[in-house]
Amino acid sequence: MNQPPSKYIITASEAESMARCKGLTVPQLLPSLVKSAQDLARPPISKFPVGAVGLGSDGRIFFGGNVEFPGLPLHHSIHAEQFLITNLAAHGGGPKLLNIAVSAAPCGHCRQFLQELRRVSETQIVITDQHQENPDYKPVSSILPDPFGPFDLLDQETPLILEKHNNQLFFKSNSSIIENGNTPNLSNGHCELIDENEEALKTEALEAARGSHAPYSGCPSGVALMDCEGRVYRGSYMESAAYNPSMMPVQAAVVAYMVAGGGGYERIVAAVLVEKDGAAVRQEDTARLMLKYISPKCDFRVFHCV
Ligand SMILES: O=c1ccn([C@H]2C[C@H](O)[C@@H](CO)O2)c(=O)[nH]1
Ligand SMILES: [Zn+2]
Repeated sequence: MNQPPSKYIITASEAESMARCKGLTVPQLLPSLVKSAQDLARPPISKFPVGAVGLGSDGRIFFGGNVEFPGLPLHHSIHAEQFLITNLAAHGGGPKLLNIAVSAAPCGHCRQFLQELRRVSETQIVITDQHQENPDYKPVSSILPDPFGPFDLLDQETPLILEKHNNQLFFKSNSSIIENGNTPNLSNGHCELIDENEEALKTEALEAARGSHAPYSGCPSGVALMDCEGRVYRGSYMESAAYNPSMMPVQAAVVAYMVAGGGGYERIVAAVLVEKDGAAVRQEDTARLMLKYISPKCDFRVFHCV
């Protein structure tokens, strides 16, 4: 893959050499990167930037920052820790999150969301907003004793976040149902751009739905966004055993957009959502609302799968 370097991911070799230069191990290096993660946050409502930095078992370092959306209810916000996990999951950072350094104590929702990672109790966490040569890591189990988690509801074999999901989903045979959500009112030939790329957007959104983590509701979904240059970004829905801390697919796609250096949201000109027809849990209305606020001219289409 020939992608430009992202501000949200550090390669394993770069992480190793950064640590070596400072005479540190990679876990010891993480606290010194928390400030850079905070700088990636977009918190226009709270003005309280939170940064999270995690080491995946493949040796890469992943960043997350909190993201807030003016005009929308607060539950649409993305927490730094959720951003980090979405980034790690989307980029195949390995089956395990080894270490995590955060600028502020993780809230209850984030402690709960972390439970979707297998054996996260062993992940080592430190709360710090500054450089610490000997960070005081402690296991996640120490900040969430007596957890409620996936295995209260699922069997041990069910794949969790960071594990391979391959939901068997296909478009409905009658060429899918198309709904034009937001009114497309695009200039500069964006309508043509969307029509030209509709198949690619549909394919990406279906792949995102196939990779989504929805074992509790059985209602997988995925979103693909396209920017005004025709670049596509995908996001998979990720559920939490406790339901409310779940990561909605538009939010996950916004994370992918930011990680890829996507710029202002108004550059997002088209979005496709794929989900099951008549599902018990549906993303369509909330996805439409979210997109209307972040990029009012974005064309939104829904395709149903089975
Ligand atoms: O665990 C937490 C707690 C809070 N925040 C963010 C959410 C909101 O944007 C801001 C104020 O709560 O901080 C996080 O990112 N992680
Ligand atoms: Zn949180």
